Amino acid sequence: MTLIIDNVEKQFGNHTAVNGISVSVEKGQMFGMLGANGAGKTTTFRMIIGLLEPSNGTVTWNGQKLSYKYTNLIGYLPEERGLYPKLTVRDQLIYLGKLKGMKKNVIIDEMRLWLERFKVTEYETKKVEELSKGNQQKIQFIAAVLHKPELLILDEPFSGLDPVNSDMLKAAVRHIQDQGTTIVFSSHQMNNVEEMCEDIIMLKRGKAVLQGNLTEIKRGYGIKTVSISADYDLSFLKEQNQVTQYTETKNGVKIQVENEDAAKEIFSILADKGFVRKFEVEEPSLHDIFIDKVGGDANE
Ligand SMILES: Nc1ncnc2c1ncn2[C@@H]1O[C@H](COP(=O)(O)OP(=O)(O)OP(=O)(O)O)[C@@H](O)[C@H]1O
Repeated sequence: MTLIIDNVEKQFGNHTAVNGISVSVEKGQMFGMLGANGAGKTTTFRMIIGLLEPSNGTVTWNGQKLSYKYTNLIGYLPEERGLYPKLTVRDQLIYLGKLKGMKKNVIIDEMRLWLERFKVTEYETKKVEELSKGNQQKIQFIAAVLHKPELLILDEPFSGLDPVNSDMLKAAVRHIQDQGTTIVFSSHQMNNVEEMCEDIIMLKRGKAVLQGNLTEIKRGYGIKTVSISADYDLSFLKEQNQVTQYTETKNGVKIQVENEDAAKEIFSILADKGFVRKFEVEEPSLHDIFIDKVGGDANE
């Protein structure tokens, strides 16, 4: 089973929110969708689950067009969180589970497993409005996965969570992936994407600016960071043509160069000058790549 987004476009009036993106996600894969605010992530999600019609192109799951209303194949955690504040957690989940065609006793069994996993069993009979924002988010996540969907779409699942809850949710998402669910999620927290996804797409104003396997993207990316420490003054590196960025650190310097050849050249210059204590070439972080690719859009 595969999710295929084929040359999809979405226009709102004159504004093109999504501009010809194509993505294929294999069964059981965890796929990351990145982009600055307004880049088109939520619009793409809404097209995947059939809440919005593409202006052009198609989205299919296992060869079929999806419709959120009529299918229990999909689980969706929307960006705008919305539970009924006056309902208890239990009644809320029973209501939402029934909409997905589940029987009440199955809903209650599944709900209790999840409440235990999230260490919030005492909330079963509490009203949603009595829960903290982070705990409401856990309940909304449970609502999205209670019926064991084949395809799970998570729009900013980690936003607003403290590190403990964030780790708990990550473990839950991995658990669901281990059971064969295909997961697509968006996040502004690059470390989460780095930790969890093999493949990504990075959107800028509705267009894909980067796409593919994350390890390959990093390896082939035109930036290398080099950490250096030596027994002599390294400030001359600022003037070297190969060095595009120079920062002094506690233990030496960190420079950026464009590729491995440039790193080799710097190494031989340093070796000629004297003893090099440390010379470590690192792949760029996804954070560095995001800033490089999406740049000023991230602040819009
Ligand atoms: N219903 C709509 N009508 C008009 N314009 C819309 C509508 N929905 C989204 N847009 C516009 O489409 C663009 C993409 O929005 P979208 O919500 O998909 O971005 P996003 O990447 O999810 O952003 P964020 O990270 O802030 O959630 C934005 O310019 C937004 O203003």
